[in-house]
Amino acid sequence: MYAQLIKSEGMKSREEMSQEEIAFQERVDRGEKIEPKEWMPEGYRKTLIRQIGQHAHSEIVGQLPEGNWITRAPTLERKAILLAKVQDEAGHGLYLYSAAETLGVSRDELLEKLHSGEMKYSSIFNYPTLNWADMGAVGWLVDGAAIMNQVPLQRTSYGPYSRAMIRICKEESFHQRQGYAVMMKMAFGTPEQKEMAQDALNRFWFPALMMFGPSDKDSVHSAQSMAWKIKINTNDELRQKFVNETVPQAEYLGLTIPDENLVWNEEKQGYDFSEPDWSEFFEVIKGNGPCNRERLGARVKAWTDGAWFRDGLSAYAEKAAARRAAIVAAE
Ligand SMILES: CC(C)(COP(=O)(O)OP(=O)(O)OC[C@H]1O[C@@H](n2cnc3c(N)ncnc32)[C@H](O)[C@@H]1OP(=O)(O)O)[C@@H](O)C(=O)NCCC(=O)NCCSC(=O)Cc1ccccc1
Repeated sequence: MYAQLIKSEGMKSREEMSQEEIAFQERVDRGEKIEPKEWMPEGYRKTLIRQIGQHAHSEIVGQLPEGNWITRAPTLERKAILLAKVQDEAGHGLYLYSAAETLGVSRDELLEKLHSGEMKYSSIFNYPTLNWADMGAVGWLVDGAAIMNQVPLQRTSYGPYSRAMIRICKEESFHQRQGYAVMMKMAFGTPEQKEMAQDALNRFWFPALMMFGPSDKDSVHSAQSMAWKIKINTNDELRQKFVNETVPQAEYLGLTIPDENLVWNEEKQGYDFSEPDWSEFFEVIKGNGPCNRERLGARVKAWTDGAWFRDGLSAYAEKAAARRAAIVAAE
């Protein structure tokens, strides 16, 4: 186990495991995929439902900050690209809800838990998108961080999740590039445009670093999730990788990362950087970020407003089933 990681609650040593649990762990250790109908420890199932469910919620809530700019995109081309990107995020959410459903939870249950605040979604989507440069920063940094986290998840031990990640990562990488393309346009544009790009970077840098989760010494789930290969890397490992890859991209744009302590460390072959403000992070995930209420309010409203449509679909499905049953009975 990584020196920094704390023991997850309920995590068993090999001596404490049942024969079934040992056999399961050995399958995971060999790199075998676990499939829906196979035996799995209850904790493994619950952890997957939590992580995949929260991931799905993030994709769905994550449409809101960018959806906000579709009607105000500066050109028709940018509008079409942004529309396609936001639509992709909806697809990712639905894909991930389906993966979660294979674990015996219904989509309605997951949504109920999102709406009641019992389940989380990524902290990043509780920050506002104030101007067009933010669309660049979201694509570049938010999708960039999402990919850094999700590429290793293609090798996660649960089959449906790992397969979902393969397609999602392909699309996320297009999203990251479109964000960087917006940043290039802004950073190489007029002085005012460059200023907007710098301002967006200033506001999104630390929230993007928070996407990887708390530091390893505070990450309650990492030890168990890594043993089960639900997670492949620690939060700090991925954050470091993200910083190492993103700094040269900012340099190319001629923008400054808003961190006075950012410096290349020859010995570790990576950058030293300031920790995000963890008290802000914990406030945001408790529901007290700048846009938490607005985001959740928008989701609950969409769910309530859509009730008539869901009712209509169910009524149609029931009538169709009754008609089919009547035809079978008459034959
Ligand atoms: C790394 C982590 C997020 C957290 O590690 P874990 O081992 O699970 O937890 P750990 O013990 O380290 O933390 C303790 C507690 O803190 C919670 N927490 C931690 N960090 C956050 C956070 N940032 N935000 C909110 N909560 C967070 C955590 O749930 C736990 O609380 P709980 O006990 O559940 O109540 C992991 O779940 C993961 O890899 N998930 C899959 C990837 C995924 O979900 N990606 C989403 C972005 S997708 C995207 O952006 C695409 C897109 C782009 C653009 C536009 C639209 C869409």
